[in-house]
Amino acid sequence: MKELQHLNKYFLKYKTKLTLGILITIIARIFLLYTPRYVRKIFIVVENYLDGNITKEVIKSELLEIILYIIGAAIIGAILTFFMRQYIINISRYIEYDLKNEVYAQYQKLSLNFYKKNRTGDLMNRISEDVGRVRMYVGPAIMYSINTVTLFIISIIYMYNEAPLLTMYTVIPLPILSVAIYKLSKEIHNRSTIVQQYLSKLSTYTQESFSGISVIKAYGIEPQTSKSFENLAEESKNKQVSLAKVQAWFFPMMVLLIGTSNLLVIYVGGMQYINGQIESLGTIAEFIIYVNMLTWPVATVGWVTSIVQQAEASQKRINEFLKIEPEIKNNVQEQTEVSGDIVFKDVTFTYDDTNIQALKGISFDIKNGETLAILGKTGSGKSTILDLIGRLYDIDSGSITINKLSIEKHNLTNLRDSIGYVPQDAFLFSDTIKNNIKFGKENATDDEVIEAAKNAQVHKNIIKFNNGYDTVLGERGITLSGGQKQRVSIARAIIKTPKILLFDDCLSAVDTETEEKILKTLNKITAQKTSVIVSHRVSSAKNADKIIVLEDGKIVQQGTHESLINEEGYYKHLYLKQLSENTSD
Ligand SMILES: Nc1ncnc2c1ncn2[C@@H]1O[C@H](COP(=O)(O)OP(=O)(O)OP(=O)(O)O)[C@@H](O)[C@H]1O
Repeated sequence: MKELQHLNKYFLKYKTKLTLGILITIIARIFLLYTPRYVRKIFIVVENYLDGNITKEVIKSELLEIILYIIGAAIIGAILTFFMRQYIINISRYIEYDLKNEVYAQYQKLSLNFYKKNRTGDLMNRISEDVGRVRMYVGPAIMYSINTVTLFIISIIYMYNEAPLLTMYTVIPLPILSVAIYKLSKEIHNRSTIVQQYLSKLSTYTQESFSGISVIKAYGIEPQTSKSFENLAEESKNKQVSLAKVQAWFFPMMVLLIGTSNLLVIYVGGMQYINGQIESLGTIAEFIIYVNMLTWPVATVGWVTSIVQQAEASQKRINEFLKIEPEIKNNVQEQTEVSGDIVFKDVTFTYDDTNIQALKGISFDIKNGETLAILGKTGSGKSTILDLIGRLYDIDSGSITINKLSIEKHNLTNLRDSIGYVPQDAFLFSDTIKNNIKFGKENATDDEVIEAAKNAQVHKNIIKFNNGYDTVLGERGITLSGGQKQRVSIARAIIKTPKILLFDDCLSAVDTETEEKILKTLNKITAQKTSVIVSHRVSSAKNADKIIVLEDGKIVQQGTHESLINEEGYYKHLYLKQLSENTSD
């Protein structure tokens, strides 16, 4: 239960509702327990009439009175039961909501490295399945426990006062029922976890085959994918059948144990009646109702125990993850000024998951308003430099300063707000084009969106779609071409009017003519801003104030376009190659 203490703060938050819920639960049970006592009274009245102690008129009025009491108690009990669920189950939903938000907020805080170490499926599970299991503890488990305890205590007191020996015989099978249900619930849980795993395997496989349907069709491998699906579905079915086998024991076992208790009540009660140890047959009827009333709550003891164990395990996973400190922390609360003076001094950086040293003693500086172009072979460390400017990772050694202030001493939110980043793989959300662009500036007007799209040379493409800027992208929406995606992604970065613009090879999928046009407008936009352009093309780099060429994490050449084309090396080689390609085009 130690792990579940994390939820105490939520119980405190909803303490008024929770206390009311518990009170209502107790009162509801008290009302429900009136029925068996009145049933006994009915027997006593009938017996009195049969013995000639009361007249027909008296029995009629007494029976009517008792029946009205039973109906009244049942109605009040039912109304209170409704409110009991309203309070306690609703609280469990509030707490589930709070906990989901807490987990999600932690996800947002964690650094990129965390996401590399954890699989998306596991992260999703924590927010859906684990939180769901914890909710079962907060709601049903607590509700049924109060229910059982109240019902048990009150009815045992009533029963014991009525017939102590009969009470003992009646309750003997109940603990057996509890233990049996506990064992069964555990087995059901184990098997349903396996079923869940197979279901998620099946849905991941299906989702992947749908996303990759064009590859599957192009390679003509539909029969193989169908076969793999069939195998997975077959295994999933077998697990479901094995779960159903255990579940099928649940009700027969309940019926068997209720039956045994009823038999014991009738046999022992009957013997006691014959021996004159109990006065009325009504006691036997009352006890039979108690047995049936107690069976379900007692069965839930086993069920609740297994729910609490599962919730404890889930909360343990949640707690472990909530304790993780983000690797990249905001060390400064006050606002810091971010302009575009960026200096890298002897920067070394290693990706700790792959142990690849991506940057080895990199030094360069960019003045405010300047443009730096980074070229180099694939894997030479270009994108890593951009990630370090946005402080997505902290460096091993050396220093990065922005505005003469070390990057770690900048307010992280400020820093990232001041950066417009266009990644290598443009990622667009399944939303309208307009909202995808507005992602860069939430309160942007339609005119600003259009202006940004025009500057990114994508406006003309967008207005050709039937729904223009309201065209929905992604799943069940239209798919943009690679070059269109890159340009929407550029529009998203420039609408923000950031101080620093980072372009990561984001013109690779557009033709050289469009590239030229985009670069022209970007030149105007970036005139007052610091920009870093990573590219494989000389055409993207040639207008930059400074160009660096990377190889295996080191700077091997630096200068301007003019100086570099006159110097032997990668840049000149690339320039001549691309020049000849363009002329042959
Ligand atoms: N997220 C990461 N985790 C671990 N290693 C990485 C990661 N990103 C890059 N690397 C490694 O770091 C090195 C530099 O990668 P980087 O992406 O900076 O190169 P790049 O010059 O941008 O390449 P490209 O031109 O192909 O985009 C590569 O060897 C790469 O395998």
